[in-house]
Amino acid sequence: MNYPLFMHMEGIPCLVVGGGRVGLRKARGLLSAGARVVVVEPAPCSELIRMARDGLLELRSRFFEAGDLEGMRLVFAATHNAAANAMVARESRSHGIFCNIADDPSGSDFFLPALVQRGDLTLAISTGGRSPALARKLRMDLEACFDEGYQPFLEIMGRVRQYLLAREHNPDRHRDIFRFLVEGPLLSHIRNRDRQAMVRLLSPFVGDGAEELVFSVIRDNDVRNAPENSERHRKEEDS
Ligand SMILES: C[C@@]1(CC(=O)O)c2cc3[nH]c(cc4nc(cc5[nH]c(cc(n2)[C@H]1CCC(=O)O)[C@@](C)(CC(=O)O)[C@@H]5CCC(=O)O)C(CC(=O)O)=C4CCC(=O)O)c(CCC(=O)O)c3CC(=O)O
Ligand SMILES: NC(=O)C1=CN([C@@H]2O[C@H](COP(=O)(O)OP(=O)(O)OC[C@H]3O[C@@H](n4cnc5c(N)ncnc54)[C@H](O)[C@@H]3O)[C@@H](O)[C@H]2O)C=CC1
Repeated sequence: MNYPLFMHMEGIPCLVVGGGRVGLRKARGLLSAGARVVVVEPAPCSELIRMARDGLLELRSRFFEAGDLEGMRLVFAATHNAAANAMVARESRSHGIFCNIADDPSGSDFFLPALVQRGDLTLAISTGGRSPALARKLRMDLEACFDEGYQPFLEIMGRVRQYLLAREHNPDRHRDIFRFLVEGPLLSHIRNRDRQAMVRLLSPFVGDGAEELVFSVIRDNDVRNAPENSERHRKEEDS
């Protein structure tokens, strides 16, 4: 059995060898997690060149060399050449660096799940490498069930929890409150954008703080979802 984990990647140096369709997808995922990304690609596409020019990643426009591994913590061998991928993996391992091999699930040290991301809520789907197409399909199904409302929902739950834990240590009472709130109508109030109903629901637990809490979470969420700030949609991959 594989061991699933969520890793902090902020500032962690990662190497992607091969910047084709797959390498670019891996690089984008790493960037979303804040990693420091280096891509080695002898014939970079215009998107990669633009990302390098914008300072999002470092691009080495040539074939892989063993020296590229220096300082790296994770490596992605994503060329279309099985022998080159195997060589990158071998070199990585000899330096004690974990390597993902695009065309060799069983030879990889780790592989990636399909992801649904709603703020701090992450749903990760793995088929153990058996069927990435099924992982992608399940990801799309889950995206439809777990709509954008889950982001403010989780933010509110997190803030209520922080508030209550700062005030008293009472695990039994807290458990009842949190279960009531996750099973109750909070999510549907969020979906209906009914701020007054949210405030009424939360007031018994956070008192006068409810109004400020609800309004600030909804406002931050609106700013985040404004067209100029919203994340690039995964159109190309979903088409
Ligand atoms: C083992 C793994 C290693 C790794 O890359 O980490 C791996 C390996 C391989 N993928 C292949 C093919 C495809 N991969 C996708 C898509 C994704 N692949 C991802 C992960 C993984 N892919 C890991 C296992 C994950 C698991 O547990 O299932 C996702 C989830 C995450 C991501 O990459 O970020 C992302 C979905 C993102 C999303 O949409 O949400 C599609 C879908 C499509 O493009 O339509 C296809 C075509 C359809 C098909 O083949 O099913 C091939 C064959 C290549 C060939 O045929 O030559 C291999 C190699 C092999 O199996 O030998
Ligand atoms: N893991 C996954 O999610 C998936 C894996 N694959 C597999 O991944 C591999 C790559 O697929 P694509 O990105 O679609 O191929 P692609 O042909 O678009 O990209 C491969 C890139 O690697 C570069 N390259 C070749 N040799 C290199 C070297 N020695 N050093 C650095 N760069 C080098 C090429 O210039 C090319 O741009 C294939 O083996 C494919 O079967 C395919 C689909 C999904």
